[in-house]
Amino acid sequence: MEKFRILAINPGSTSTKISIFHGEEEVFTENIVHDYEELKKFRNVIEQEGYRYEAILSVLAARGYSLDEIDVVVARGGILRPVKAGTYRINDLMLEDLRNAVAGEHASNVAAFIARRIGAEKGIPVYIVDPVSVDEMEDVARISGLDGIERKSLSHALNIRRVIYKVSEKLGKDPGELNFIVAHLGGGISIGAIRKGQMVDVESANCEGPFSPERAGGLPILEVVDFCFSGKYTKDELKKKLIQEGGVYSYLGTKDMREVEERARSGDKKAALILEAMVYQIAKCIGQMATVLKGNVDYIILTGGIAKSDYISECIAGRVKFIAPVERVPGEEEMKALAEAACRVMAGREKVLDYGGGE
Ligand SMILES: Nc1ncnc2c1ncn2[C@@H]1O[C@H](COP(=O)(O)OP(=O)(O)OP(=O)(O)O)[C@@H](O)[C@H]1O
Ligand SMILES: CCCC(=O)O
Repeated sequence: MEKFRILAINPGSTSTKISIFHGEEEVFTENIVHDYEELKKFRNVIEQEGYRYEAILSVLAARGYSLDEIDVVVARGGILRPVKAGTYRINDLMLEDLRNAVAGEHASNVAAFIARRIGAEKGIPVYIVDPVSVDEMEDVARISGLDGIERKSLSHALNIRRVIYKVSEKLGKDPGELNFIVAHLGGGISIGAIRKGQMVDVESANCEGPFSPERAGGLPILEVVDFCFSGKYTKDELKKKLIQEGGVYSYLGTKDMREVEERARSGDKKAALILEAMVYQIAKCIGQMATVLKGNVDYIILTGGIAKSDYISECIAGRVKFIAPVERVPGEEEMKALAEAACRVMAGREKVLDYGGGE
């Protein structure tokens, strides 16, 4: 089987992760940490295309790689209009939607621009995979409780889908026959109910659900209204407060859960309470998702950076293991998920989808 050389690109708010894969074999991964002061000079994430592109070229050069050796570029998909899961060609409509942030701002919105630039320069195929806006929700899950506001499917879909396949493989089972609740526990948190391969409902701390290290999650709505009209904040400041400076950060001034755990262990009562509250809200949301699946849950999976913590994972498992066995996939496997999708597509094992502005 031909082994294609793959460049995978995954931008985060302050860094860009890149990997070179040779077929499904990882050659290297590097997390390029950007100078925050430099990033702040750009009005939005799309304007960072050139800056991040140059940073990628420098790292590749330092590693002895040139873009001439790459056969395919695959990037994390941003917040597009709702789409089904899969691998997409990067087309003009997609770039326009990302530029206009039609469905919201997210660091990964810039990925398609960088990939497309490299593709155009080198004449190689470029794709995005399982974007944040993968939407397989059932209609009943879309109703919010107020006409005019619809619940949205926004999640760490790339990693969630990858860990489902990984756990199913480990168990020697077909993911299409199992029901999962997956909690991606990172800087942001997404908790999804997956029925036989379809993510029928999901909550993300971007808009609702448990608070995360940096996001507020669901809040008492009338108090949010007062907050918005307090005159203290502009719209952008409010969004920043809820998405980048909310959650654990708003209480404790850190987004690092290792530090929070350490502080709690050393007797900091406030840190202990906030940590317990985050665990409580995560477990509560997992419980909600169990009702979505009518109790037919085969496995609960904890994944993301926070799932590296034995203590936090055990606290969550202690509250939810009565629902189903808890499996852990610490960290995230987004780069591997991107590379595997590129392999499937290049080998003709997966059909590439066209982004058409919604299903
Ligand atoms: N060993 C650990 N124990 C506890 N928390 C950890 C550990 N390692 C990382 N974390 C926490 O995980 C969080 C970051 O997770 P991760 O690296 O998955 O997030 P990210 O990539 O920045 O964001 P996202 O997952 O939302 O895309 C941080 O709060 C970090 O402190
Ligand atoms: C919007 C879901 C993904 C994230 O929180 O970053």
